[in-house]
Amino acid sequence: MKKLTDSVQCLSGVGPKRVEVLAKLGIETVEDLLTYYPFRYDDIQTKELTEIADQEKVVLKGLVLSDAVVSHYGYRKSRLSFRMMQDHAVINVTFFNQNFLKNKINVSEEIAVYGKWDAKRKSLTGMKILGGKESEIDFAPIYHVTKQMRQTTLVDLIRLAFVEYGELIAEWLPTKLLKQYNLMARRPAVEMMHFPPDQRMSQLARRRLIYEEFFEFQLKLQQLRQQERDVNEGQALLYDVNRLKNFTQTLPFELTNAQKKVTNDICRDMRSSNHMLRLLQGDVGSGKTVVAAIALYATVSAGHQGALMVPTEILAEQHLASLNELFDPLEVKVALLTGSTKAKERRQILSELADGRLDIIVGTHALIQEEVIFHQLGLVITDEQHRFGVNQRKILREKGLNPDVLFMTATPIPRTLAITAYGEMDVSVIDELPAGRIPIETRWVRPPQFEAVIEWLNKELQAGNQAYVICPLIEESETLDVKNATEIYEHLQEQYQEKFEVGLLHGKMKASEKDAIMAEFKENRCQVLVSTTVIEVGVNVPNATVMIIMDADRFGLAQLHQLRGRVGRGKKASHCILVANPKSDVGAARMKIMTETNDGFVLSQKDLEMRGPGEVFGAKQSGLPEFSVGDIVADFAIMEAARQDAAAIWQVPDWWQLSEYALLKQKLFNEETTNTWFD
Ligand SMILES: Nc1ncnc2c1ncn2[C@@H]1O[C@H](COP(=O)(O)OP(=O)(O)OP(=O)(O)O)[C@@H](O)[C@H]1O
Repeated sequence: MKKLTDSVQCLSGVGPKRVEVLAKLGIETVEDLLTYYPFRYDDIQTKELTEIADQEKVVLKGLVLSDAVVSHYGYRKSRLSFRMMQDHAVINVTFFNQNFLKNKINVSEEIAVYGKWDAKRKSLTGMKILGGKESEIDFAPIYHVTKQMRQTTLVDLIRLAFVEYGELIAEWLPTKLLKQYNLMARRPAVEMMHFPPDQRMSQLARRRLIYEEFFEFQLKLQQLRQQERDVNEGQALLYDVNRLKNFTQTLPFELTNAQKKVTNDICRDMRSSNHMLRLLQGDVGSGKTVVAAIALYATVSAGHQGALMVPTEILAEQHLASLNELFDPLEVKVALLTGSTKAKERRQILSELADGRLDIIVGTHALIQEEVIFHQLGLVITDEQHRFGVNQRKILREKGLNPDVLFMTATPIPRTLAITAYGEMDVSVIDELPAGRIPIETRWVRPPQFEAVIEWLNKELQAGNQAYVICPLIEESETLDVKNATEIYEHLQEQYQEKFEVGLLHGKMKASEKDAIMAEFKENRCQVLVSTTVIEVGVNVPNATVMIIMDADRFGLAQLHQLRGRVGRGKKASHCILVANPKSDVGAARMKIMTETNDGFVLSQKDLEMRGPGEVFGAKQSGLPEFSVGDIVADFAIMEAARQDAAAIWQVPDWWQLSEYALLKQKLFNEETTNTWFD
């Protein structure tokens, strides 16, 4: 019996060689072949000459005015030219190395030529002469192919697959949804992707297949979410409400409404026996740390331990300091564990963690080492979580009995990406800054103006403010990095001799040196801190009001925004100066946008549009799935619809037992696929 999972070898004319060539394209089964969709279509409808843009690929139709003349040049190269007339205009047509076309060109006959238009010369560089079945010519699908597999061969194979296996392509979307969105059925959609008579049909087919692809993805996300909730019963953290209230009253400020709301979300999750899986998003400086502190405090008051994992040692130190400031040390015992923790101290910490004497541990990757054993881990918080691999996060979670999990990110993630990358999580957003913050003023200057900036900075420093000067990370050479920062450091030291202290911080320094410099800066014993991007995330020194970023065009928007977010954290007016001489328009556009908005969500949306999804997360391995037809940015509306539909289905108790979802059930549960998105 034929199956779509049959090897392509089952198709007539496909021998071992072809199998090999197809495998290179990722095509092994007939189904792979049928769903190997074109990545674009050549729309080669004829057009009026005046509508055609320079270098556009078009079809010109007209009368041949002259015989073709062939001339040879170079080594085995030839040029074939003739004149034709379209709309009373005379056009020169040239074909290179296709002199065999000569006898297809006959004076006074109609001809249709596909080629590239040169508007200035009014000439066409021909690519092919069209004839035969019009429908196939006007709208041609284009596939990614290799040298060993030409477009036409591939199309022939797909046609063959369609003839022999087409009837096995089955519908699986619920009828209700097909009707609701007026979607093409599956079989014709697959057919119309490969053999569309016109653009409209290919668009309808694409729409159906994008929906299908996104819907399947969202169904799986929802399934995962359901599993998190039901199968893995979490532990109810019965914290002491009164103690928690007292604690929030001792904070040095009142929580913003947004902070109150997300704190409530988190506390509700923790109290319930459902397992918490929540993403906390907040723009830079919106006050996530205190929310994390409240959640940790609640955990401890419920008799459990909490862990806070952050990407850098500096950040870990800082969080430790903040927590110690907020908590009464007699009541809550917090410790720090990083790669630089000394062996003796480390042993002590590990034993206290294991027997429950320690309440909270703050640290870096060091937390996920095997020897780290908790007495009763109730809550895991990871900060800047996209910097940790999925596995690393998982290891930490597995150190407890399904502890609640809170992810915090200061990179606002556009909704477009959030529902794709974190669709299985609940999301809380802090969309308000603490009262009294003055928006940071951002200016963009060219490098020659740097000296003027230094003079201006002098005044700022005299007024008692502090400044960061950031030098970019030059990937190819860490040494060059350091040199860059060192040069600026020396220059500034010379400028501010005896007036102000200048400090230097870079990735090559020992952790203890870094800590010492950071401490000096925090305590205002040093007024200017020259640094590579080690300080990028999370550093909190409210007295710093100036952020100068050198070669700012080397950074992405998300990163620039993070850096800028190191100032404007207190009640004083702050400034960000971007020093850059961008070499590209995109670089210049980035600088301009930075001067126009302080809103992290707007910026990350722009970053997404300008640099693509991977970049928003600052790492190539963003955990975003790849889709074969849909584009998560351009087709966002479809993703959103698919998400709602998938969520609605998972809301129906035991939906898989209903007849209307029989096909869906089969599709979702009967597949042998391993779920590559989530492991
Ligand atoms: N409700 C509030 N009112 C006044 N100040 C606050 C409030 N919440 C937090 N802050 C202060 O705002 C500053 C920034 O807070 P925090 O470091 O928690 O921000 P964040 O969201 O972690 O930012 P980033 O992601 O940029 O590190 C801190 O100095 C903190 O004490």
